[in-house]
Amino acid sequence: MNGQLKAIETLDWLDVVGEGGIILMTSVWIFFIFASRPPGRVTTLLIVGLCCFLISGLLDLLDEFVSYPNDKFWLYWVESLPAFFGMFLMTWALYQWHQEQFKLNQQLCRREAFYREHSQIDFVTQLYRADYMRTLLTLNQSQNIPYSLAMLDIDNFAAFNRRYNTNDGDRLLREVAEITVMNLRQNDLACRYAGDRFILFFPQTHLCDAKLVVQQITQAISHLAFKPQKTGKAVYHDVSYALAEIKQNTDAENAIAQVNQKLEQQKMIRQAQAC
Ligand SMILES: Nc1nc2c(ncn2[C@@H]2O[C@H](COP(=O)(O)OP(=O)(O)OP(=O)(O)O)[C@@H](O)[C@H]2O)c(=O)[nH]1
Repeated sequence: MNGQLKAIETLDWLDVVGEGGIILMTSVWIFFIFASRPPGRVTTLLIVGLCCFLISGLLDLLDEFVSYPNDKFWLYWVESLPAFFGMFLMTWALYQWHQEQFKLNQQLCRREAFYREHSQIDFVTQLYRADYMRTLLTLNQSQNIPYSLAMLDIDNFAAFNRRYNTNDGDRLLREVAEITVMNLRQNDLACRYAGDRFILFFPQTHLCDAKLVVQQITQAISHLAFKPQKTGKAVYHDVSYALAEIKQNTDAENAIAQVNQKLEQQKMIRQAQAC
């Protein structure tokens, strides 16, 4: 309306291709922002900013085909102002996006820490897993602190599982874990080692003192009147145990192996006696 069409031979095709390319790419950006970002303030700002930029690009392309009279200089302002406004909006949107990412990262870090903490806890008994004990023993080794270890194993647990069911088995494991923890001293620690086996840590404790605590635990477990869902009649359980006083500078695997082997030997002896 305000200008005159240029003759085809006066067109600068390099400019036309360059400016047309900018318009095309801006449209692709708009498409990808729509496709990849959730709706919200940042997305709206980005889209509006890019649209302003697109308007400037279109007007810029238009003046490759149309020449404006000198007194219509305001048309050049109309061409440049949306681009500036659009860039301003996009800069503000990018800042908001940065803030958004920052908050998201903080949340992810918190969630990751939560899962890392909870991945160390056994789902059935709510005790720490054996890996936690290994970490603790390794720390203890570096500080050169002597300690005692005990390993507890519920007798005939596989048969109990078969006779009743694994839900009752899980409940028994949980109750045994609770009794164990209730009978520990302030600084002792119980972890689930594997299956029906528990490992107990007694820092700065001689074997005879640790033995006293373990005997209290096994006695308490033997008095547990566990009532399976199927029968509701009390079933009692014995627990086998082994103890080892760990010398300074013993690594975690070696310490655990010592007490585990002792328990295996005791079970074999008992089985041989039963035969
Ligand atoms: N319910 C339940 N059973 C489990 C779980 N983890 C392991 N078990 C079972 O525990 C049993 C352990 O078997 P064994 O190591 O032979 O233990 P046991 O029958 O007490 O035998 P002894 O140790 O020789 O007295 C296996 O049947 C496993 O399937 C668990 O989380 N829940």
